[in-house]
Amino acid sequence: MQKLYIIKIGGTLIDDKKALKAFLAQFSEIKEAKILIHGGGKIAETLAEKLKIRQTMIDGRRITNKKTLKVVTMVYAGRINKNIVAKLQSFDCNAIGFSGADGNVIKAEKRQHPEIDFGFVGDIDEKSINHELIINIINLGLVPVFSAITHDKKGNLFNTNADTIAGTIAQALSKYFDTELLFCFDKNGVLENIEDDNSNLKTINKQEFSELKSQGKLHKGILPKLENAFKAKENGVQKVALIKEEKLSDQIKLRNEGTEICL
Ligand SMILES: Nc1ncnc2c1ncn2[C@@H]1O[C@H](COP(=O)(O)OP(=O)(O)O)[C@@H](O)[C@H]1O
Ligand SMILES: CC(=O)N[C@@H](CCC(=O)OP(=O)(O)O)C(=O)O
Repeated sequence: MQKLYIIKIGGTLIDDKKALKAFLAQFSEIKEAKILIHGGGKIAETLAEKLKIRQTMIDGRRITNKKTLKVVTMVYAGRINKNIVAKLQSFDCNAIGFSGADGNVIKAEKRQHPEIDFGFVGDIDEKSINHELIINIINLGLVPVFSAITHDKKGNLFNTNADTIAGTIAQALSKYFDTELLFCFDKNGVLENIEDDNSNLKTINKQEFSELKSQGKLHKGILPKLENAFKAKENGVQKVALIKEEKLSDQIKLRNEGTEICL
C-alpha cells in the first residue's frame, strides 16, 4: 500500500508565526502523499474574548453558539486555513484548503448530549468522510489542508475538534493507504512529568493511559488527543504517534520521535 502521512497541528503552533513557518517548511519536504489538519482554538479564543463573546469548553469541546460559530468559521476556515495554504505554496507544496462543506468532504451531525447543548458542534465518524474525493485530490498531486469546520448538508456549519477530524480521516483512509497519523504539538510526546520535556514515554498502551489518567498526570488538551489517537489505532490506522512539532523531519526519517500509540 502507498504511504500516507496525516499530520495535525494546533493553535499554539499556529499562533507562533516563526515556528509555523519552520514547521510548514518541514512538512513541504515530505515526499510521500500527505494531508494537513489544523485547529486554532487558542486564536479563536483570543478573538472571541476581544469581541466580548464568553467562551466555555466542556469535555475538550467549545460550546459554539451563533456568535462563536461566526468567529470560528472566520478564524479556522478563513484566516488560518488560507494563510497555511499560502505559506505551503511559497514552499512549492501545492496545497488546497477545505472546510467540511467544500466538496461535501466532512458531513457532521449536531452533537447530542442528555444535559448539555453544545450548540453548533458537529460529531463525525468514518462514514462522514468523503474518502473518494480525498483520494482523487491526492492522486492529482495536491495536498489537502483541512480546517475544523464541518457541515450537516442542511445548510449549517459546525465546529468539530481538530484532533477528532485528524483521527477520523486517518481511519477512513487507512483502508486505502499505509497511514501514519502524527499529532504534532509543543511537547516531546506524552510526558510522565509535565514539568520535564525529557520524561516522554516511548510507547503508551490503553492500560498505561488509564494509569496515568488516574494518577492525575494527564490534563487539558492531552486527554482528548490521546482518546482520538487510541480510537484511530483501534480502528486500523497503521501507525499513530504524538510528537514535538520541531521533530517532524526526524520522524519522517524513521527516527521514531515522541510517543507511539500501542494496542
Ligand atoms: N502528561 C502530559 N504530557 C504532555 N502534554 C500534556 C500532559 N498533560 C497535559 N498536557 C498538555 O496538553 C497540551 C496539548 O494539548 P493542546 O493544548 O490541546 O494541544 P493542541 O492545541 O496543539 O492540539 C500540552 O501543551 C500540555 O500542556
Ligand atoms: C468543538 C471544538 O472544540 N472545536 C475546536 C476546534 C479547533 C481545535 O480543535 O483547535 P486546536 O487543535 O488548536 O485545539 C475549538 O473550537 O477549539
